[in-house]
Amino acid sequence: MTVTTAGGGLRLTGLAKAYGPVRAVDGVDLDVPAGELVTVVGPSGSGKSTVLRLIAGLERPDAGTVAVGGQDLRDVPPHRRSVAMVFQDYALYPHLTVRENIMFGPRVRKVPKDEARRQAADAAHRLGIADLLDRYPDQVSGGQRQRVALARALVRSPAVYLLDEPLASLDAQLRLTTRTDLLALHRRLGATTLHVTHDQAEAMTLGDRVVVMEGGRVRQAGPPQEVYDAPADTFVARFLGSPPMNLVPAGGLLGGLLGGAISGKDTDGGTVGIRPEDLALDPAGPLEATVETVETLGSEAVLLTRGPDGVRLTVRTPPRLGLRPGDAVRLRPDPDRLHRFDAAGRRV
Ligand SMILES: Nc1ncnc2c1ncn2[C@@H]1O[C@H](COP(=O)(O)OP(=O)(O)OP(=O)(O)O)[C@@H](O)[C@H]1O
Repeated sequence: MTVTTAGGGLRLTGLAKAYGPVRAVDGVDLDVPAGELVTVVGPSGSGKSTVLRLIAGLERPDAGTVAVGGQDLRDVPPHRRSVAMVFQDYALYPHLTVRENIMFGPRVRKVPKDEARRQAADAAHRLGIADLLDRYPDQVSGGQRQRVALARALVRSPAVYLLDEPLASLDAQLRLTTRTDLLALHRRLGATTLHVTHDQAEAMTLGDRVVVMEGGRVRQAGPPQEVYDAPADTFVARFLGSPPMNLVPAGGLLGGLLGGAISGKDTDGGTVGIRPEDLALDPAGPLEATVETVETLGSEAVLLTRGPDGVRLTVRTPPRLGLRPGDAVRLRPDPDRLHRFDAAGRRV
């Protein structure tokens, strides 16, 4: 089977777009090397979809540039851009078969019918839906429909794929398998891909790099584990990770105890952070806390506790410890896994 090779990297420089007073995208710089898969995460309204729409040419930027393979796309209309976008609501034509849906784009672009059929069969084969070509969209499952939508993007052999929450409408089980399929597909195609999601598990597992957006800006970009281990600010610290990182004032008693574990001296101003998995139950631990709630998740339990100064601390523990609300526990923070942020919330 032939492998589509990467058609060039994607570079965004100073990209900005406002809708009236709303700065949807507010100066985004991003470099996606050819063949890389980058996930973009961020809360609702942070500008993720607008970035994709600017790249696809569905919106014009107020400032900044989009370049693919080194070419500035400023004057290239959407249909001439080597960019394919897959949406969450994959909008298949219900009255066309799977094959006709996949062939639709090539036919519009005047690709001869036999060639379009061949391209459709090839794309369907790669996505494992070759046996569904003669069915109608309402005769296939949600996950299969999603693959039909991906196959439609695939027949274009674009330089850049833009995926806007392509798995969001799938149920949990299907999401997981389709995520694995997507990753395998990306490995085979080696195509430059920008994948928007608000599912952080997807962001952590799918991308070579993750870009965290908020308020139209990039808060941090890097390999998922690096961003998780060294979040650039308190926003990223709380956004990536479930349950989120504990953040406590550096000046308080608890902050002092945690801060002491870092540097051996008092810390004031700013915030100290520790992830729930980096607080261990230990009878000789320095922090005293009271269990308020126990969430049992099967493979682990999450304790919501109240520590010194009445500060809430979330703790991840093994399951079946038999802890109950009201129990007193002692906690030991892992001194190598503490995070410090200054008064402006930036990592120190
Ligand atoms: N066509 C539009 N007209 C006016 N405001 C818009 C338009 N499109 C987006 N916005 C605003 O721009 C901001 C960014 O929206 P965008 O859709 O890019 O966010 P998002 O991160 O993709 O959110 P979600 O995760 O909810 O899809 C939001 O405040 C949104 O309300």
